[in-house]
Parts: sequence; structure tokens; C-alpha cells
Amino acid sequence: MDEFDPFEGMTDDELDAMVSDLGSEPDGFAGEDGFRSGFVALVGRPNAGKSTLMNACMGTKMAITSPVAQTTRRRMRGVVRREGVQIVFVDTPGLHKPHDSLGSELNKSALAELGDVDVLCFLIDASQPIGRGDAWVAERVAKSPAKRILVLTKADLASPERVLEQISAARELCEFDDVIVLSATERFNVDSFIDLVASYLPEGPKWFPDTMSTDASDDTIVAEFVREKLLMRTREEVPHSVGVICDSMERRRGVLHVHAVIYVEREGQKGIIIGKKGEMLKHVGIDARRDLERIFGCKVFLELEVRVKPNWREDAREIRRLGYAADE
Ligand SMILES: Nc1nc2c(ncn2[C@@H]2O[C@H](COP(=O)(O)OP(=O)(O)OP(=O)(O)O)[C@@H](O)[C@H]2O)c(=O)[nH]1
Repeated sequence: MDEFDPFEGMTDDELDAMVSDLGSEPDGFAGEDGFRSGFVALVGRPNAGKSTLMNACMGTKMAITSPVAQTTRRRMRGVVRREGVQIVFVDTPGLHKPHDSLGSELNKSALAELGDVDVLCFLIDASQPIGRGDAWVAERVAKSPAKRILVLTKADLASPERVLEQISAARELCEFDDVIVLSATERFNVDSFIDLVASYLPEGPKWFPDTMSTDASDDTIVAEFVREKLLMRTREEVPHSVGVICDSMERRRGVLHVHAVIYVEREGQKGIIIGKKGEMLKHVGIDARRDLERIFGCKVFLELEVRVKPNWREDAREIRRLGYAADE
């Protein structure tokens, strides 16, 4: 199969404009003894491709992804290691105009990262017009003291001309230390992205031990993967009304026994999720179990239950209990 190359046929000048050093010199890689490390936030509008890029960098799927906006509800850290370097990527909820208390919490959670990281990657979908949402995010990104990298995602979906236009428009919004164009699904420029980010990291300790690749707890991983399968199989309001909690996990004779509760806001949504003769819930369980067995490396017995909790998205206590509060 031919390798995907969105820049095929472009002139050197055009290429320079796409992946450019915009002036500020990265610190360079550390010397022989100096270990480099740091925190790198992935921020942007919902659906920009933040979780997909984090998974691509990690080389395994840890963050859930879907075409539904606001898939990410919990800030999640994923560790990527290279010789002498540890990068802690922080996947954040998409920044958007909130319509409920849950939305406000998600924004708060993402915004909290802006001032607290070494490198800020502002992801913009190359295939979508830059709009007021991006301008709003850019205004906040511009205030961060972190190094700033503009990341044009989904290059496989946009023409080179379109990508160039997007870069110019994004540069109007905010100043960046660097720019990179990539496609996480095609693995185009993902390794270059990791190298670029690493070059901006300061000398520092190993923040995570070598055996740890994420700060997400096991029960969070269960809840998130069940939710992802629900997002894949439901439509309209239902995906946004779903919250999942894993309330028990126990390993017995090599099998992980898991119980998770799916919360929805209305009886009708419960019916949709259970499906005719329980078919929908059964398939969600099968899909989720497959991922969980890969992640935990053992057989998983997954039991799912659906409960109705009216208007939980407006209830601060419920948002916290489900683990979606900004300071979780
Ligand atoms: N074609 C293509 N699709 C992509 C690429 N990156 C992400 N996607 C798709 O874009 C959709 C959104 O991706 P996510 O990674 O969930 O986006 P996100 O920014 O984390 O979204 P939120 O959780 O809503 O903030 C998914 O359907 C992905 O498969 C890419 O490089 N190319």
C-alpha cells in the first residue's frame, strides 16, 4: 500500500510554510546526563482529534474517541517515552459553549490545564472552517505562559491548499512557537510531532514510573470504554445523556468480574439502551469487553445495568459522583 502523503506535488516553499519554525528556538534535546520531561496539553474544540492523537502517540488506545462532540469528559494523562525523555500528554475535554452544568465543568477542566503545562498544543481540524469557537480557544491559549504549538489535524481530509489557508487563519488568532500538520489515523507526522514536542521540554524528573502509562484508574477505564460503545451505537440526545460508573471490580481465578451502571436521564433513553430483547445492551457489553480484555490482559466478565437519574447533567453532586467534575 502506498504511504499517505498529503503534500505530494507541493513546492518547497509551500512545504516550508506548512511545517515551520516560527522563530523561537526550542531548547534542544538534553545532554548525556540531562533527562527531559514535562506535561503537554492537547486542547481544542470538540472533535478536533485530541484523544485520537494521544492514542496514536501512545501507540495504544487508552483514551476513548468517537464522532460525537464532547466524547472526552475526564482529563486523562498518557505517558510517551523516548530515549532520555518522558512526555506526559494531557487529553482535555473539547472547549465549547456550554449548554448545561456538565458542559461548564468540562470547559473548566480543560481551561485548568492551560496555565499548568510546559507545552500547549492547540489542535485545529484541517478539514473544518476555523470559526468563533477556535477564536475563543485561541484567546485563552494566547494567555498561557507555556510553549505553543499549532497542530493541524486530519490532514488526510483536507487539500494542501485548504491546510495552508487554515494555518494562515490560525496564525491570525494567536502566536505560535511552531506549527505541524498531521493525520493521527494515517500516522502521518505523528513521530515528528512527538520529536517536536520533546524538543521543547525542560530538564526534569520521571513524573511517572516506567511501568505506568496512564493516570486513569482501572474503574475509570471500564466506565469510559463502556461509554464509548454507547456513543458508537446511539444517536441524537442519548449519547450526551449517558454517564457510566464502574462500581465493582474483582479478580477471581484469573477472571476480572466487573459491574458497571449506565445512567440516563429519561425512561425512553433506558429503553433505547437496553434495546429490543436486550440486544443493544448485549452488544455494548460485547464491544466493551473486547477492549477491556486487551487493556487488562485477562478474561473479563462484564455486567451492565441501566438506571434513570433525571437531569443529572444539571446536578453538581451527580456530575462529581460520575467523575466528570473539573477538579476530579
Ligand atoms: N480522518 C481522520 N479522522 C480523525 C483523525 N483524528 C481524529 N479523527 C476522527 O475525528 C473524530 C473525533 O476524534 P476525537 O479524537 O474523539 O476528538 P476529540 O478532540 O478528542 O473530541 P472531544 O472528546 O469531543 O473533545 C473521531 O471520529 C476520530 O476518528 C484523523 O487524523 N483523520
